Amino acid sequence: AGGEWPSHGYDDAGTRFSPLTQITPDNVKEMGLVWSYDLESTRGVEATPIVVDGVMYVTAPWSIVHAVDVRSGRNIWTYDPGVPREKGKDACCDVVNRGVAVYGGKVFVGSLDGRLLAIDAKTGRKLWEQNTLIDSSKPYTITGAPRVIKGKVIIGNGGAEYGVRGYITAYDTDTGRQAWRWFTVPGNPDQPFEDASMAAAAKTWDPAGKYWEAGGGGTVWNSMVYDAELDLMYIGTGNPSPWSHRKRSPAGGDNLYTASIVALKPDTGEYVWHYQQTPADNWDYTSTQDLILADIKLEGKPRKVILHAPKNGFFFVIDRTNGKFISAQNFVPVNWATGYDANGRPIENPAARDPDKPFDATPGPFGAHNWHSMSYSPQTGLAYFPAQNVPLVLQEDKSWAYNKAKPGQAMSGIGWNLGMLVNTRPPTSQPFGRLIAWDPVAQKEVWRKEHVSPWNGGTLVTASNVVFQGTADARLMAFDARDGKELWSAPMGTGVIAAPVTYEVDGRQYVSIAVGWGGVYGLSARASERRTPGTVYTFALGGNAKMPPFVEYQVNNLVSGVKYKPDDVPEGTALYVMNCAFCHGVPGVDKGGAIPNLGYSAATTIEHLDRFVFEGPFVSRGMPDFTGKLTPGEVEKIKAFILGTADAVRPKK
Ligand SMILES: O=C(O)c1cc(C(=O)O)c2c(n1)C(=O)C(=O)c1cc(C(=O)O)[nH]c1-2
Ligand SMILES: [Ca+2]
Repeated sequence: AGGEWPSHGYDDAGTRFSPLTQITPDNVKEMGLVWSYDLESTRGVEATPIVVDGVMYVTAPWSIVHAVDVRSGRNIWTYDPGVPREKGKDACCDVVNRGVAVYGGKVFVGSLDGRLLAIDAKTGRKLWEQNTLIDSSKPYTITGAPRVIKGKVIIGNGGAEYGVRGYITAYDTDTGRQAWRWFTVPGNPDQPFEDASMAAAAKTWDPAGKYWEAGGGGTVWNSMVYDAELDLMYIGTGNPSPWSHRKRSPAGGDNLYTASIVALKPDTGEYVWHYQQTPADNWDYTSTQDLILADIKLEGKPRKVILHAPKNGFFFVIDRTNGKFISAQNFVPVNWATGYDANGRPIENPAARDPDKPFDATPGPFGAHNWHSMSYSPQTGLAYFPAQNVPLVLQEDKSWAYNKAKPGQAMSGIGWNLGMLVNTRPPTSQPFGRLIAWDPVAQKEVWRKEHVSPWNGGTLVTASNVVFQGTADARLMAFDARDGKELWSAPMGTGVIAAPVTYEVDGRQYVSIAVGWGGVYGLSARASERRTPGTVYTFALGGNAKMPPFVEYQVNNLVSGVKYKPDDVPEGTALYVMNCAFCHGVPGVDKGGAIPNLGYSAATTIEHLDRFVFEGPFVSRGMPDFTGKLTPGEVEKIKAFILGTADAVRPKK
């Protein structure tokens, strides 16, 4: 009855709708801090805290689990699975973790290096551990929260920007023994298929593309929900690998089951149905965004549906009994498709796949909505989620061939393997970030709140009609769920990307949020001047604890005073874009988020850049070692680009 926050999406349906009503639109302004808890981290914090029996289980970057007494905010135990920091290079989008599952006295966490661990909820001692990877030499990660369904703990993985094959696996919660595994895309068609669903999927891929070499993708890195009545579990699958459709499946084909919602039997992992939202994806339009199961009335009839706002910019209503498409409507401006036909296929804009021209994709690969949690209130009938535009230009990389590990080519030193080039010219669309309240019956926006930048946190909605959301510009905010009226806000120590939770202990309703700027956008960009280490803040009515001190970004000058050859800049640009830009951003243009912007480095750092690039001191913090991937001569050219760009943006005296 709302006393706990028992699972990732609050309930099996993933609604993030709390029945608690102590905090209301009228009194929410009386909320104050009760306690804060230091997660001792500097990278993105994406966890939804789980609260069971007066204890909060929350994860920090590098898959570290903290157990916290919710009455006092004091540490009970901390468990560090000891992820080798070199593994950071295999995480496309920061060394994040979205949280744990708690069941039967055990805490389950997926570690960034692909293990699933069961920890004793009382003592913090490890009970069992399983390597979930089919091949530990492949750049798989786990960033998502596991989910327990009928005594099995289920976990997928990430890695489709690098070239891996997606799957999910179920393990017995007591013993850790594997119960089943379902692959999302077919393997090598010369080998026997694992099951009938793989044989069917293989018909939608062109073997001439040797898709199994780059893995095929379809990683299940975020959403899982469960309908006990239908006894079906639902997952969202990720983008295909590589991104370029022409490269992975030259003769065409939808490439099942990528960018899809799939229904499985939770006892066996048997495939039941799928609905593919982005057939033949070419833009990293994953469907791993939060799925929510809702019972709504359509044309007067009660329907069991799935609500979903995936990266591709359309809000979907799907019949969850059979996977049939009901409706889709764009929730942001979209240019890759004009809509969906009656069969649930997108009506595409041909320019979106032009192999010869750059395409200003809206949404871009960051998605119109990424992993940031959505909530749904059966009372208002509205879904609440952060929508955005992060401008990016995509262009097919004609020279791409799988695993051509040549610096400066599409296989970058950071291991990305896209078959696509990014920002071959500057994007023209405008960035934005907003909170949207969406009516899935009418398929239209009911209210919105514009935020200062993209990459805002997930949402929670309560039975007293309060929506809570953290923002990129470092606030926790409350809105009236009915009309979006802004009710309250509190400053946070840094940009917020995770979702808040609420629970009741000893008759008092609390709201907690885990804060730490990062994730894929937050690596290089920022929307606030604060960069306080990862922290959990807990609020309640009448709370009067003092906020811990906030930490600001250091203000550095643009780098100067290091010699370089201007002739090296063009080649250095290409090398920088392939190897450095994704984490470090554009020197002197971006300001640096969770990771420093090199345009503001000390002169000695850039002068001796090779010392940081080859077996450098930051490998222990997740910086890749580029030995064998870049040559010293190439590092000189990268230096020229950093210094040349700093010179170009430096205000003239
Ligand atoms: O294709 C994949 O396997 C995969 C994995 C992940 C991940 O595990 O975090 C992300 C993405 N893709 C992705 O496309 C994406 O935009 C993204 C953002 C984030 C994040 O945590 O901020 N992760 C991921
Ligand atoms: Ca992806």
